[in-house]
Amino acid sequence: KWHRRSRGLPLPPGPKSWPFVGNLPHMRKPEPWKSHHELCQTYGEITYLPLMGQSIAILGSARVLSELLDKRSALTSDKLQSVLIPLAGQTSNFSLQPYGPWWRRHRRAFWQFFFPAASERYRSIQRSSTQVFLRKLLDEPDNLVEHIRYSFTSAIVKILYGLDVVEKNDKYITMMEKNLEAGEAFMPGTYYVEFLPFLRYVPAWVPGAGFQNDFAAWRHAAEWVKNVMVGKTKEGMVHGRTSESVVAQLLGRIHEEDEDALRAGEELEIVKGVAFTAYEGGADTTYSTIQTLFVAMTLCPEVQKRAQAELDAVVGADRLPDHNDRPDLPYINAIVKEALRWAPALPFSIPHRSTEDMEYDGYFIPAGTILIPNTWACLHDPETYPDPECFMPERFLRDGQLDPDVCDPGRFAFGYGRRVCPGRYFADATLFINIAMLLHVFDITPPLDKDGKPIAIELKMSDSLVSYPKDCRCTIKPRSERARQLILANAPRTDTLS
Ligand code: HEM
Repeated sequence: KWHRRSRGLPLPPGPKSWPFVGNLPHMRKPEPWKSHHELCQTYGEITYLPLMGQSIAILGSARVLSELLDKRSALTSDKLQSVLIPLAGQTSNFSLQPYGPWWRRHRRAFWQFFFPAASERYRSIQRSSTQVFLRKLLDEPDNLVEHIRYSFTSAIVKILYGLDVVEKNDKYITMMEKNLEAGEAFMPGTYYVEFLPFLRYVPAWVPGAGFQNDFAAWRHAAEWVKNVMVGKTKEGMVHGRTSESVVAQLLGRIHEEDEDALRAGEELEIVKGVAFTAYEGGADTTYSTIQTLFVAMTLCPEVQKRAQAELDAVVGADRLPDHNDRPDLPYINAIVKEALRWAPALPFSIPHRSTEDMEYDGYFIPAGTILIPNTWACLHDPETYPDPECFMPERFLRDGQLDPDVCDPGRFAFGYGRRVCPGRYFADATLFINIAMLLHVFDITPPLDKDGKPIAIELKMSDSLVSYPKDCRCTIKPRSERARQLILANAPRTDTLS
């Protein structure tokens, strides 16, 4: 039967499996995208890595990614239905749903609010949440990571649910953060229950089954975020406070269009799923990319100086930059691209799954194979991006303008084929306004030790599915008294944020 399916073609090459654990050791290495890249250099751009009965292929070059995930996306847009999804409470997250009508209904609903022109509607919220971010950095520069989290969360919660997040210990933030932690479970190989699903029935008190407590807490947070937040939007709609939000508009359409109760029930689930996924899809990715920016600025003072010179010339000292300045700020645009490239937030994207047997380059790829795109490897390919380890926005410029001949990192960083990130236009605008405003008013330099000497920071990324810099300590100071005044004049006081 196998011979009939494969028509005698071999599986792609790959390392020998270990008895019982298969290729698990390859999955559990630090920064595994680097070791996967080495495997592809040894075995080829598509490397086969079966693991405990699951067929897995690493896609290690731009060519193979384009051939399999873009050109054949009708066959490669599915996602693995891992036991981790219900365990972690993530069934409503449509980025993990199987390719089919249910996923398509979510994606269509999402896209109506995030296609390029629709994304522009959120600029004023993006701007004001960034202004608050600047103010928080001015007041408490040591809490950088918390402020980044607050900045994105407050913007997206306002856009999605119409609700105001007042402070960092707000219940919305606490529950949403807990829910986001579930992402840790999805790095292939982190939890054995992923490959040995019967382990989900082992009670938490059994030694070694402590993972059950993690999953229970994540399920609780996910349910809260999914249901309570939509409930709050409904309450606000009565007084017209939340009516402009994505959720309110989607809820409005249910009543207008659906008299059939079953269909209306499904539509309500879709509204909840869309909002839930939009927050999850954007929160950690944006958080990671902004942290990367801070690391890059501490390491590359000359990049920061050049960016500030551009901002001074185009925007001037009397106002903050705006989205409308974008066409006149090529260097800032190049920094956005370089931040996405240098340390991609999703180095393995979100792996896809094939739904039919396929042949590629003389190899057989069985239906049901997990396709792991090595996004990091494509963004660090020296042929496309010379000196890939250097943070060098200049690589995207020619004669002072963006060079259309250099491959846009968004081509890889935002995923592939029919599952490509539908929030990418919104994300790009968020990154631009944050980066432009930050560099306009702050100097970002290395952190200092207790003797006042600079501490050398190295870029080391976490091994989670959404990866972020492990250390982004830095010193953040206003560039001048004028810059300090600009922050104060443009941000509401933190006690009047709502
Ligand atoms: C720097 C920021 C971001 C990066 C790097 C990023 C990257 C990605 C990637 C790699 C995927 C998986 C694509 C695939 O499966 O091939 C994805 C999916 C997704 N992203 Fe983003 N994203 C970002 C921001 C956002 C934002 C701000 C939103 C929401 C407003 C968002 C919403 C989504 C959604 C809904 C999906 C699921 C798409 C589907 O499965 O159909 N993302 N993103």
